[in-house]
Amino acid sequence: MERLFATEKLGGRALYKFHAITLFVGICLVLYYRAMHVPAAGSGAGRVAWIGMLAAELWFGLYWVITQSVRWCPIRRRTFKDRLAARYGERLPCVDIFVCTADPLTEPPSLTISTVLSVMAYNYPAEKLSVYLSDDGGSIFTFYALWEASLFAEHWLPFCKRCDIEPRSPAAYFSEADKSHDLHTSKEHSFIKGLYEEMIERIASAVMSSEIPNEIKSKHKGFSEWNTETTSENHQPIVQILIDGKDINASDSKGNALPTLVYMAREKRPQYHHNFKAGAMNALIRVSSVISNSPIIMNVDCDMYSNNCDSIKDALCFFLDEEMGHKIGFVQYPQNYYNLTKNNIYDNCFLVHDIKQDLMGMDSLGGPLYVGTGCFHRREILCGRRFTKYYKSDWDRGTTQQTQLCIYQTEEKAKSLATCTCEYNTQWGNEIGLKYSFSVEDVLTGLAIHCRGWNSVLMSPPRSAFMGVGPTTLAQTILQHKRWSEGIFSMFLSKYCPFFFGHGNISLIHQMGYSIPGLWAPNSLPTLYYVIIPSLSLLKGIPLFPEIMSLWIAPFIYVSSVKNMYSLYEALLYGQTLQGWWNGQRMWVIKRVTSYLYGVIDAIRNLLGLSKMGFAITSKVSDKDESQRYEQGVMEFGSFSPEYVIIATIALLNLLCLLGGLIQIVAGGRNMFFLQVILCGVLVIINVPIYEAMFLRKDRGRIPFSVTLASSGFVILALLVPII
Ligand SMILES: O=c1ccn([C@@H]2O[C@H](COP(=O)(O)OP(=O)(O)O[C@H]3O[C@H](CO)[C@@H](O)[C@H](O)[C@H]3O)[C@@H](O)[C@H]2O)c(=O)[nH]1
Ligand SMILES: [Mn+2]
Repeated sequence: MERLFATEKLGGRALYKFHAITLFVGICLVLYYRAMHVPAAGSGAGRVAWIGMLAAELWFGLYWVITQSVRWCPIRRRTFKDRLAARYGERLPCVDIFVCTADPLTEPPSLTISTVLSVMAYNYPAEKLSVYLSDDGGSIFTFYALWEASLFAEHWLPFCKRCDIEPRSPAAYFSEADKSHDLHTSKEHSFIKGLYEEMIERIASAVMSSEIPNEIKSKHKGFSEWNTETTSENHQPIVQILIDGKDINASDSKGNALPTLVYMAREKRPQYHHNFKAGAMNALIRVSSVISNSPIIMNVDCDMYSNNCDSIKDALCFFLDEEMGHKIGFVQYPQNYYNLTKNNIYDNCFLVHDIKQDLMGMDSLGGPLYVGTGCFHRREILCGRRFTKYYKSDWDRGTTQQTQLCIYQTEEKAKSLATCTCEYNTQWGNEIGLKYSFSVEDVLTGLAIHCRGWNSVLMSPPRSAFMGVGPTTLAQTILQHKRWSEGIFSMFLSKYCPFFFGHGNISLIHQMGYSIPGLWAPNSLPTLYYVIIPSLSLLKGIPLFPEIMSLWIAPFIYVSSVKNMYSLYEALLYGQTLQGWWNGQRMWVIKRVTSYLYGVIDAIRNLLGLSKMGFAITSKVSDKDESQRYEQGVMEFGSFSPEYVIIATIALLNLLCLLGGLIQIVAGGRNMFFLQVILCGVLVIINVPIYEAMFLRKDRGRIPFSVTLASSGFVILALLVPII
């Protein structure tokens, strides 16, 4: 039988492998030189600093070896949707879609409903689709917006399907249409656009006045769930079925069926821990089990709209494949962002290309990570099922289920599954559902699924399946990477360390793949060392690299230049600009000395029980000034923060060391400092935007004087540190 999907190896591997082997030799030579040339004790020649360099380079070398696991054999998947349609036709399985939102201020309801509408409009039989919104903010405005969306859907879905438009998020679609200045828009287009804008207007004015008109409230029983006492931290469970797909009266303006649409705000009480997004997802799994109980579950974050209306069918090509399908636990789509800029100021390209590349590499090792959004799971597997050879899916689940309950009874039953106590004394959050205990619930859950014997696949269609909002300020970027690196490193230090937990369950090379993000955080320490100590030693006249005439300088130059040239080559290959790549290098340093450093510290504090895990939501809104600077590629600082002090200290220190070092070299004519001057010089050039933000800029996003002052203090302290 013809397969439903194909697997291709990525080209250019021979060249890559050759380059990697030469790099490996280079790294070994560097380490050999370091180990053989440690200055004698008491010579005042920087023995300790030298050993530190050895340790840092040893770490970089080992980490580089780990990263090769995903570079060796990346693969790409292709699907055959026509075969799927021919073979399964009417027998396609039901699909449940979960959207998570948590805070109406950082995640505005209008953004959330655009995502909801985009997934309701999938090119898939509406009667087989159910969409659930989990609102951890428990906000009446989010509920109101969703209710508005349920009415707008009656016009939006037939419009999408008849005109076959993309993307199917109204916000994204209309803004793209506006940009392309298409004057030949149809009457229907203008009509729908009018409806959409009026709806957004009504939602905005309700949010602005923080009140929903009584006349609207009287139109749906759901509004009565809120009273003056309701807060986001303290309320009863709320489940409202806004569209019941089983009801024959539920149809759009053209008489076609509509997907089921459900609002859920699980119960919140101050005395019960809610386990953040994982808790919300688990509540959704239970609530949906009494409403639609579909065998396939897909989840997205509220800011990730569907950009490709065929994603469900693409994913099903894997699950329904006769030969391999029964082994596949989940299908992950890579993340993509619509607010990328060409100058890549916060290295959002890292989020797209680098992570996608790692995922493609892991695909051939047993499967990509679960990254928390844009992922299709089998319900049974999320509920803890192990892989066996005899596993067979029951795709008719959900479709044939004839519930005798009326809507009211279903809602009551669902509410009882969304209470704080219903997980008490159960395996939820452990063996069942998404796993709790780390802020990276996604990675941990994916690892557990792999360890239960399942594979996963990465599907990366030419037209991105999902588009989200990437961070647009430095603070957001630092925060996001802090949460990730802290979460994954905490996991690495726990019993879920891929090397222990995965031992005997997944291959060693797959374990290595998991350790790449797992060890992001500790990279901060050798990086900090490398951006401070060689520069300080330059100033103090202590050489830490081979001199220019020595042959030993060759491996150092080879490793650093080839590594960077290759990364530039890859960046250009993915359509980045030279400037964009350079900005990415700056963020590489900044992330390591701030986010990852905080990640290490917090992970260790967690380990010692000194602090509790948190989940800081990244904001999806920024003010006009900020977004303008983001578009122009100007870095955003603005207020005092310890992270900025670290960044500014390193920038100032390197500037000082470079100047001081150069003066001494010119005066003394020494030639042992070639590489130190280069390293320090590169750091200074890379930090030019930081100096600008400190001394030249006048806008609100500049580095405040307090940061400059504090960092000057730290520079003076650093200069006092003796290099021994
Ligand atoms: O208590 C909470 C906190 C967050 N969320 C939702 O979780 C999602 C992700 O939060 P966000 O602040 O946007 O984090 P990101 O850094 O963008 O998220 C990435 O990293 C997370 C793990 O750290 C994954 O869960 C996400 O899927 C992945 O996109 C959002 O939809 C939130 O609404 C909740 O539902 N409840
Ligand atoms: Mn997000």
